[in-house]
Amino acid sequence: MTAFGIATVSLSGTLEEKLRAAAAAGYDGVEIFENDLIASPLRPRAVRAMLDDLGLACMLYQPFRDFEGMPGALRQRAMDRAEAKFDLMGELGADRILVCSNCSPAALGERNRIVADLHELGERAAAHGIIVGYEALAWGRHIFDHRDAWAIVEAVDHPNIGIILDSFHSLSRGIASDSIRAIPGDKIAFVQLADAPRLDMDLLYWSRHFRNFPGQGGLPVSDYVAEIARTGYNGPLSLEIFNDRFRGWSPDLIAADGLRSLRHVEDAAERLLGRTPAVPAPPATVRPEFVEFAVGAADVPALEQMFRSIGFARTGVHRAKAVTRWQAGSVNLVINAEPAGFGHDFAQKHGASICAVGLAVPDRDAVAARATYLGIDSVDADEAPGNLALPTLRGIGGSLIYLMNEAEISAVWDMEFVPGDAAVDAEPLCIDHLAAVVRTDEYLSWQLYWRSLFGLEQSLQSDVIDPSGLVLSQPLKSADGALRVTLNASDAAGTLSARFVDHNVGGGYQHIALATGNLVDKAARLAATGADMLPIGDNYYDDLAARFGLDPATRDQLRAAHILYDADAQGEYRQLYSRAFHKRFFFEFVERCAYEGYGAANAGVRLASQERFRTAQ
Ligand SMILES: O=C(O)c1ccc(O)c(O)c1
Ligand SMILES: [Mg+2]
Repeated sequence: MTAFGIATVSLSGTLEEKLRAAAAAGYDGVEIFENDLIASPLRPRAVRAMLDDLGLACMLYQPFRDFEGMPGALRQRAMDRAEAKFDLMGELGADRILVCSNCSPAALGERNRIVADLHELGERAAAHGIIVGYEALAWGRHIFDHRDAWAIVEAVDHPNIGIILDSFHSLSRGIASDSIRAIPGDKIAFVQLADAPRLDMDLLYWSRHFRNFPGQGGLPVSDYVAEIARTGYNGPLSLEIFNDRFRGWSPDLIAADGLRSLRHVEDAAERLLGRTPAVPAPPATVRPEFVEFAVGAADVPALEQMFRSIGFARTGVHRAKAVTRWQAGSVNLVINAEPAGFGHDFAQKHGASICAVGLAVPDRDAVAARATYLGIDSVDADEAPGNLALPTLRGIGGSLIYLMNEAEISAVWDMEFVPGDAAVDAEPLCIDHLAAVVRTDEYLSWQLYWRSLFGLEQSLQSDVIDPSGLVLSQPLKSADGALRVTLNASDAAGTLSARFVDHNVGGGYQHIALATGNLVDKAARLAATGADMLPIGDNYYDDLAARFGLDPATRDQLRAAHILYDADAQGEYRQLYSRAFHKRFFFEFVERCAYEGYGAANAGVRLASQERFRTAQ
């Protein structure tokens, strides 16, 4: 079993709080980041005692900076500094130290000097029973590539000197991970893992502010881990994250996410190596089967009226509960107006809102087992609504995810519901995506949740301009596109996203996008049934015609129907929004023709239009 660690720099709080959070989350050990120790009132021996109490190993002491290749008297200073740290490590009970490649302008790049310095350091370390790991910082002055660091460590050829691999430094520079095959596993002194969003910026700034957990960013960390596993390395995998958000968020939540991320990345690496881990893989397919709304009884008529106006019929009435089933095409919506139980509590807490999503998978028990492995909470069956014995997971903002086997779906509906009215709108309609809004602090958490459990893939994040501030929008989708989720988050208090989180008392699903084969036709039917749609101003259509060279008739048709339009290299996208229900959730209708995005180019116009209803009744 691989030991998992986390560097104290990854977590917020005092050193004690960081250690407690790491222990509570279940890590095997920590890397003590020197600044955390220096700032702590605890002496090294007291830290050692605390680690012992918490059952945490001290896996690494770090960083030791600006060591190799120092000229003149600075060389001796560097050796003296190292001796002081070796003594400290004795008290701390740490047997491994990270020496990062020199960034000092004074550093000499002369290879023989670097090799000789590290050799001498190895001798000194040996006298203390310490292993030194040499790490190439991506912005090191002379050494900034793990291949060069390895060439040096190989030349040093000292049993107490190894290499430290840090995925950020290697992957941020685009160094091919198969270069790790040149390194024997027993010369890898330690492994640090970090992911990061793909941003085109200075490496040091990117590293110090934007690192995140594997499965939250866009670097190929699983391949990196797989290559390390090939070498035979059997030491710890440890997270080292410098992230502005992590520094300001709960260390317990961050620590728990980190462990989920390590489990996820190790599992993914095993699969890349063709091994079969005991934990089930992410499901081969996943798609939304239903969306459940929790409302108080007083809101039911208005919500039913909204559902009818957008083409849904009440096709089922629950056999025992104040719960109804609404259908249009293959889409199922459920209204839960029970006077007690989960739906009731949810509506009390969050107001009228989406309280659950039912997802169809080939093997629900396999997904539930994977969720358990990833530390994702399940809900006891007796807490869950209905008497369905379906695995139920805790999801966004306390909402639930029901897992259903594809094979059992119709039986579940028949068992629970008495058939009601016939469906009215016979068109093929399906759920295109679920759009959630989450707190910015939880934005990365939710990405990890969906990616690690369901294997969703990340597309490019968009910056969306709401009239009141910036909104980040991260799309995720399953391999076949059948499940698409967008996560939105905003720090600016006045944006629609931020107001949603306020009114909803936490994150939740803000809108459901329904895909139709012909949006112009759908718009005509929506107009006929009196659906309350979001108007879009004329300026948008003039620009659209100019940008895409639309003929006047097409432009006028889109304008009359308030349809937004976008196109990418693959295809076209049309969008139409409903007004919100009680200023809360709303629907989007889309026509997706081979197009891969979500109309990000239109989001600013849509949000500006929604903003105009902010104070309107
Ligand atoms: O940003 C740094 O200086 C720094 C220090 C130590 C590390 O292990 C690292 O990866 C980066
Ligand atoms: Mg590092």
